[in-house]
Amino acid sequence: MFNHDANKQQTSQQSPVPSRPETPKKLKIDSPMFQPASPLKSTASLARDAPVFVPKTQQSSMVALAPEFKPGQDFIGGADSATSFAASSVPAPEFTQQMSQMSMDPSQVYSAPPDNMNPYANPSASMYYQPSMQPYQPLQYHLYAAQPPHRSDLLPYQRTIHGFFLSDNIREELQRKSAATLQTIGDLNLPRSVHVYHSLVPLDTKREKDTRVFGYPSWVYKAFSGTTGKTYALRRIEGFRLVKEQAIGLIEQWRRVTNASIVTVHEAFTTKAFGDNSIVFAYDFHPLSTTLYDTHFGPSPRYVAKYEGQAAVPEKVIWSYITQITSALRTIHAAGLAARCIDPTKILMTSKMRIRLNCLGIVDVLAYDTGGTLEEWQQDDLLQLGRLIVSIACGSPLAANDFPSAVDFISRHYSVELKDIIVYLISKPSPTKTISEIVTLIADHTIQDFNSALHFNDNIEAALARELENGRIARLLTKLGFINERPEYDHDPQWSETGDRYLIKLFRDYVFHQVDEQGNPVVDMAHVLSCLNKLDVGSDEKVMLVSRDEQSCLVLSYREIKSCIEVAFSQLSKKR
Ligand SMILES: Nc1ncnc2c1ncn2[C@@H]1O[C@H](COP(=O)(O)OP(=O)(O)OP(=O)(O)O)[C@@H](O)[C@H]1O
Repeated sequence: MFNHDANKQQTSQQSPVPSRPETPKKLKIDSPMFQPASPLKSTASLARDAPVFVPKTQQSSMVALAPEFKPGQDFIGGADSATSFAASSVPAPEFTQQMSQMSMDPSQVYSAPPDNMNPYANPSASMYYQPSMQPYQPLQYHLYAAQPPHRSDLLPYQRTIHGFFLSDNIREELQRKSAATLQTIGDLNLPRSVHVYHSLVPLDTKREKDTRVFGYPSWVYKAFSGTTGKTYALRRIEGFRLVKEQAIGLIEQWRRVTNASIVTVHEAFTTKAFGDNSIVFAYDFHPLSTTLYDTHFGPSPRYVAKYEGQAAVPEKVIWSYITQITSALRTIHAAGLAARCIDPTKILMTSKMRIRLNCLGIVDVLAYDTGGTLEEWQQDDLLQLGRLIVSIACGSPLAANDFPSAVDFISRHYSVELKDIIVYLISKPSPTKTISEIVTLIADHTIQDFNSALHFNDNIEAALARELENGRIARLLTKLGFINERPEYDHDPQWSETGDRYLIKLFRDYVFHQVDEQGNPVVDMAHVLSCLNKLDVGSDEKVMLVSRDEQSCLVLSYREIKSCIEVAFSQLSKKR
């Protein structure tokens, strides 16, 4: 037992555990702040002279010396009297006692939400998504501090705090996307559910409906599926009466078409839920996407020409579009289908420079009986791709209607290769014109685009790796949270305050609760991360832990603290 019996002072030399100074000074409210004469020397000498603490789990002989370490009662550590910390008569915190009086049962403190609150556990739980009548509150993005300007005066081993975490831009984009995915509104004019979908949110804000593409007005809603719990984009074609059932069966074929540049369709069904005859197509939902039309021809286009008559869109962007659409068409044509819907309003822009063909399969169903052959439709896909590229390059959705002027503009502002591919796509269909030929013709640019995609992938992977590190730290903090200040374990209200757990508590104080000479809290993120990283690897570096009443201190290695945490955590996780 560690005993502070003053009579044992003289025998302290034989004892592996030195005792505290003979006449501890009382700490009064007006006592001057304790300032070690030479903090560096004292800390170093403490670490050097201190008998190494071995957790009781590691060395059974120590168990006899330190079976239970009680705060406010005992003293461990090698501080000599000159460097010992100010003794205090302030009683140990009464936290333990209060907690034991409350005799809290951990199961009462936290109870898991019932299964029916989890849409994935219980697919019919649409109550989880009850539309809120409150106005939508955007996230507080300004709470994420922006990246500071580049600091060239950093030494190679120094890092800013931003170096540890996902970049603010990616974080904000992901946050926005997740908020858009989970958004609900209480639109009373919409049905509560359509087929297995519920919590509909309209996505198209235009009032006037364009019937140019499908021949019918169409509406887009975001909705949750009660079956899978996932989010989908429902495209409703208003006023369409399905005559032949086989038509809707074509969607089965489209379901199997997967390509990174198309929006995958999942199912189609007819419904009267909107008060009319509608057919609805369920597609993958890509949050915060816009259309190619909005990006290039909308009220605030992304690319604006510097001077009148100049080309606005960089050629690299156009080649990237050609590459992505060609890739999509190659998959579609290989599956024995045709897109039949290459229109800037039906191409989604899901992130910067990432486009996907949208609404695939709809024309096949709506125009089931109207004639035409697969070859004709596939040739038309190539023609429409040519027209699309012309309109984007010339900056006008109608540019392809005056083809000679458009080609003249393109030859003056873009490369010969781009002009040639456009002329090839728009020229009269010939039996040899296939998507595979386009693939060969654009190979050089595809390689460049592929290289950019790989670079982007590398950046995303690097960003992910940073979060991976944070995940490691989060797991460590979770373990500490399970242990620290646990009100009771195995009928022992003192569990988290005694033995190894007391050391863990002191370590938590060391990491989070330090104060500087003026008594101000030290809120140094780098200190926290450095401590937790050393703890995670179990470094041999020593750390000095001081009890809250400043009467005792311990010198331990991170490896020993890690072992204490592992033992305490395994106690908690073992089944009784
Ligand atoms: N699969 C999807 N995932 C996410 N959002 C989508 C999806 N499909 C469409 N949208 C959103 O719906 C909006 C409207 O799409 P829509 O195809 O109706 O475009 P539009 O320009 O309104 O065309 P139209 O004039 O034919 O209605 C798009 O801007 C896009 O933001």
